[in-house]
Amino acid sequence: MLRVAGVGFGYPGRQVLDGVELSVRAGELVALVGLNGCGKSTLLRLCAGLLRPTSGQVLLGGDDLARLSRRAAARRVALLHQSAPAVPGMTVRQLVRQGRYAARGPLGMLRDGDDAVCARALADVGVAGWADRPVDALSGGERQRVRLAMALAQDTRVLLLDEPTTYLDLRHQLEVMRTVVRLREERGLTVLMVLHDLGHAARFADRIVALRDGRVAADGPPGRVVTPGLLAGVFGVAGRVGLDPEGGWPVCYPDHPLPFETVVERDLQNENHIH
Ligand SMILES: Nc1ncnc2c1ncn2[C@@H]1O[C@H](COP(=O)(O)OP(=O)(O)OP(=O)(O)O)[C@@H](O)[C@H]1O
Repeated sequence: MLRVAGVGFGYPGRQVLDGVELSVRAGELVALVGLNGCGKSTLLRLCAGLLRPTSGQVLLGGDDLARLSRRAAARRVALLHQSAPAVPGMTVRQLVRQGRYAARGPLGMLRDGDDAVCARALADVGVAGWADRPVDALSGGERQRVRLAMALAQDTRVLLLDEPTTYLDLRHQLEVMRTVVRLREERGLTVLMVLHDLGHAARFADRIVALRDGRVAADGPPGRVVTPGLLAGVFGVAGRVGLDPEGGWPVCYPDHPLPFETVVERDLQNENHIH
């Protein structure tokens, strides 16, 4: 469904990604992890067609994203960005309606059914009664859920989520993760999500992809990828990994940061379970 083929990208004066290979199959939920600044958000923006790769291709259902207009891409893939400022005075309904822009008619008019899609998106994240609330009067966590509704209102088969649990309390983190899992199951969505919480990634994702030094350092099911080698080699942290006694997914017990030299010299290629 989504294929990142040998993608390279840099901002002026800073190369960020180099030969990234990654595939997400239809209906799969993949977590993208890695240190701050390693290029996760950049990769999501490339997958949404908001940035163009300097080398390689992003393919969506076999089509090169670079050949699609912004609007055509937005009908097929939705991106929940990291926090964006709210427009003063805008209501939740108005914000979520913005998710429908790609589906609008030639004059930018909402079409029949758009309001129903927006209402469903609000209900999906459990905030059906919030339509008339001003966005700038919401807390950070409330705003995050509304922005997830805006992405869902695009009604695409592919959903890219950049740290969707940021700002959320423990309960709402779980609710958002469970909502994503449910939508994937009910609607067959294909999901690529950046997560800082390795616990969520290990529990909810089918596959974890770890970025390091602009490349994919590990890619596989949580039980194979989440190892002390991943903690050390990708996150620069010494720690243990156990298994949840009931669910069977990996659970990390990070202990202390490692000296930087240990991390950069680590050869992930030769460590078990990491390629
Ligand atoms: N618009 C930009 N112009 C120049 N450099 C940028 C820009 N956006 C990001 N960068 C740089 O590119 C690198 C990758 O940024 P990116 O936001 O993709 O990282 P990330 O892995 O998502 O980080 P985080 O976990 O902190 O959100 C960083 O070094 C960042 O400073």
